[in-house]
Amino acid sequence: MKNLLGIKHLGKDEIEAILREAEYFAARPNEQIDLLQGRFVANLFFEASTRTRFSFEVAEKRLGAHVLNFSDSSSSTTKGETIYDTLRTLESMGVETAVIRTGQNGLFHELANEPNLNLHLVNAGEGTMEHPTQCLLDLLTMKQHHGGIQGLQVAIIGDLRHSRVLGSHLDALPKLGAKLMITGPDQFMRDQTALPEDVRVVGMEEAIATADVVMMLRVQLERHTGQLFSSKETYHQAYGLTRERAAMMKPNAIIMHPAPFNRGVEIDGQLVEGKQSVIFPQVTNGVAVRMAVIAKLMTGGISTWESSLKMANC
Ligand SMILES: N[C@@H](CC(=O)O)C(=O)O
Ligand SMILES: NC(=O)OP(=O)(O)O
Repeated sequence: MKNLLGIKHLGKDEIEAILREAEYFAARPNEQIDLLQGRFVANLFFEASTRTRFSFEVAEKRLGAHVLNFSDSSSSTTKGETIYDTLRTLESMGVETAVIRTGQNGLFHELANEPNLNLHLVNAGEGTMEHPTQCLLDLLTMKQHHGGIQGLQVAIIGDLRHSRVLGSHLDALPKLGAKLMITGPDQFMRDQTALPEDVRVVGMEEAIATADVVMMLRVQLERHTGQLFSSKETYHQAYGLTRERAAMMKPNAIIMHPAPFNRGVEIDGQLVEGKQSVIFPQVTNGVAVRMAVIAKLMTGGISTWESSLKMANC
C-alpha cells in the first residue's frame, strides 16, 4: 500500500488487515512504539479539524516520527503556490508522508496520478467524498462492541448528501457484509440511483428500532448552498436522536457520531454521554487506527516489523 486515498481503493482483506493492526495498537494505549524513529511526516489541513488533526499527530508521535504541522494561512499557498508544489517542496526536504484534509473533491485522484510525487498520501477528509480513517475507526468501534461487522444492521441518519463519512461507509459496510440503512430529510438525501444495490432508504422509526448501530451525522451547514435547514428545534424533532427515539433502540445497540456533534440538533445532549453511546471511544480508536495506517504505509505494518525484529534476533 503506497497511499490511503479512500475506502473504495481497498479490498475487504486490506480493510480487515488494517483493523487487525489497529487492534494491536488499541491494546497498547499510551505505549510508545518507535517504528518511525527519525522519519518525517507532515499534516496539512486546509479545512477545520480537531479530532483528525490531533489524533494523527498523537499517532505519529507515538510511532516516533518527527511531525510537521502545516498552517495554510501562514504558508506560501497564500502566495499562489499549489498543493502539488507544496508537496514536492516537503518531499525535497525528506518528508515521507503527507496527511491532507481538503475541501476539494477529486484532489487525491489528481495527486496520486502525479508521476513525480513520491511521498505517501493519506486522506484525512476530502470534500463530500471520503473520510477513510474516520470510517476505519468506526468499523473498529463496531467490531469491539458487536464482535464483528458481518451481518450488523447499521443505520446512518442525517445530512447524507454532504457527509464524506457516509461516502466511505457506503463502500466499506457492504464490502464487510453489514446491512446499511440510511434516512434523513429529502433535501439531504443522496442520489438514490448512485447508491450501492444493498443500501436501503428507510424511515426514522425503522432505522432506530432495528439497528445494531445508530450513527448520527451533523448537519453540514458549511457545505450547504442555499437554505436547506429551517431551525434546530424542527430538525431535532423530525430527524434528531431524541430521548424518546433512543428508548426504542435495541438494548445492545450503540450510538455513534463522527463528531463534532451539535447537542440538541441531531442528538439530544444527554445521549452523547449516555450508556449506549460510544462517541468518545470512537475518538480513542482514532489514534490506534491512524497508527495502523501510517505504520502500514511507511513500514509495511506491525506484522512486517515484528518479523524483521525476529530475523534480526536470530
Ligand atoms: N468531522 C467529520 C464529520 C463532520 O464534520 O460532521 C468530517 O470532517 O467529515
Ligand atoms: N470526525 C472528524 O473528522 O472530526 P474533525 O473534523 O474535528 O477532525
